[in-house]
Amino acid sequence: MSEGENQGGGRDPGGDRGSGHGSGGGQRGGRGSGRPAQGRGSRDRGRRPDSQRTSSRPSERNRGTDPARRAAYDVLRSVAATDAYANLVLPPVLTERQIRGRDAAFATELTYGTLRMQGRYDAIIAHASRRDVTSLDAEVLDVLRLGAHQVLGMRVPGHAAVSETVGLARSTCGTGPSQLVNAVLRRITERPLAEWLDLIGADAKDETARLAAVHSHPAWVVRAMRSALAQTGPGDGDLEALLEADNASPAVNLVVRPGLADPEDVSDADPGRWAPTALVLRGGDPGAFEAVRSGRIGVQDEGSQLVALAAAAVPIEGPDRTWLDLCAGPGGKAALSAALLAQRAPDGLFVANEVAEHRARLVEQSMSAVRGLLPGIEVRTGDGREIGGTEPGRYDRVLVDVPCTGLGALRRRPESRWRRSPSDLSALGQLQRELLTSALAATRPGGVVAYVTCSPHLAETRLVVEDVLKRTDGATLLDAVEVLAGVSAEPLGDLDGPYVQLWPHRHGTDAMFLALIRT
Ligand SMILES: C[S@@+](CC[C@H](N)C(=O)[O-])C[C@H]1O[C@@H](n2cnc3c(N)ncnc32)[C@H](O)[C@@H]1O
Repeated sequence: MSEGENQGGGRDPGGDRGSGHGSGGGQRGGRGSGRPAQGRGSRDRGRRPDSQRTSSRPSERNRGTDPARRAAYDVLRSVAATDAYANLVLPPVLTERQIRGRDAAFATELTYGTLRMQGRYDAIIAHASRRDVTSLDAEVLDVLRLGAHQVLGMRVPGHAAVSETVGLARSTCGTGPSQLVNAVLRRITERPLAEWLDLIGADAKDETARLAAVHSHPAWVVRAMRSALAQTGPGDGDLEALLEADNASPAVNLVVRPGLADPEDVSDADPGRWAPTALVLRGGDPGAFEAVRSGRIGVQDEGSQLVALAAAAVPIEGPDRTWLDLCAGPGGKAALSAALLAQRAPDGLFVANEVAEHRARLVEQSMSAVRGLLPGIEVRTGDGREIGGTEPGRYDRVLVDVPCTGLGALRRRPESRWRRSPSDLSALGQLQRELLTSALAATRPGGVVAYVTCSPHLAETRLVVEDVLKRTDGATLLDAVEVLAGVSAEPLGDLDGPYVQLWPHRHGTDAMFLALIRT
């Protein structure tokens, strides 16, 4: 998972839209007709989903659709249909349709908030419509989710949210579905969020299902988070706080790449709490700063900075000038690590390897400013699993930041939690083991490997490390907590080694995992 790609682009500006988006232009299909969809809803039950779409004249369909809501709807459809990332699809849609300022902020919050909270809204929609959401046409369900988020997650007045969303339903799905939308949304406006959460909590069959519905996470993710928290000193008592933290938009963190910039190069930012390289932007667009545009300062989660700093800080005997980043794309940690190597050995070699060509190009871009400090940077495209065999014992330090489910960075990609499934874990687990094995083989005796994931799932963290270490002679686990204490500006507290596991709700970082291994 790349914080470089996710941060900033995935931020929710939030905002009280009041009636700015709630008045005028809405379809009035529901007005004066009581709860027209109730009758229709019962007739719809048992129909095939596509029967929910009814035809109406195009002129009638497009009348009065609010552009910001329409943009959010189109992005949701695109995300569902093409597996696209919302933070990549939305900006061009806003630009093409000339949606700017408060309207763009509204569309952004509506899109990201709806995607992130769709599990909660589906449970509410199911209760309010008295039907399983899987029986709804996907387009109708997306419109209902958008309406639910306006009513329960933004401060759009109920009448405006209903009328505008019914207008959207009419223009995208047709008249019949718009009546269903009208009825369901009216029911949703009848209760405040807290009451809905009690109701969906009471509907849940067990505590995991309750947490999943109330905090909008897949149940298997709730279970995985509970197991991972249980392995930490404070235990899993703060599971709900973690799930809530996943639902908040993270502040934009910046990394001041050592030797390339100073914190003063960015106004409007505060120092990070832990990493001496970190800044927290108070607001605005990081791209507004020349130092960010030129790559002297990067956008990077503070947790990612901490693990890269710790990987560089482990004392090693003998030469310390040949470093490898085995899975470098898009290059955030590689750029920080290479800047650190430049300070230690300006004639050193930093190899940044990445399997995907397009991501290797991103690595090249991330590293461009660092090249001035460290001429010996080599960006390669290749399978990291082969490097242990082709270059055994060549490197003093190896960072292996493995591909993972990204469950530690759910704050950044609103749709990602719904994309993953437990079945991803076995394929990833195999790849993670092979990459770590290769990293260990590529490291010289006495060197160090840093195994990193942005997932706290035990199957991607300690189980991988313990499994590989069992099969590797001469490799020893180091106390990563102790090493981290030496680089963090403040004690991180409640971490018990040998592994480092950071958490959004405890540390305000992504849930990065770090194991340090001496070869
Ligand atoms: C978690 S990301 C790395 C993030 C990166 N360290 C950073 O801080 O920007 C994992 C990367 O591993 C790459 N990858 C996946 N399989 C790989 C393989 N077999 N060899 C090398 N890289 C691989 C993915 O394309 C992805 O870019």
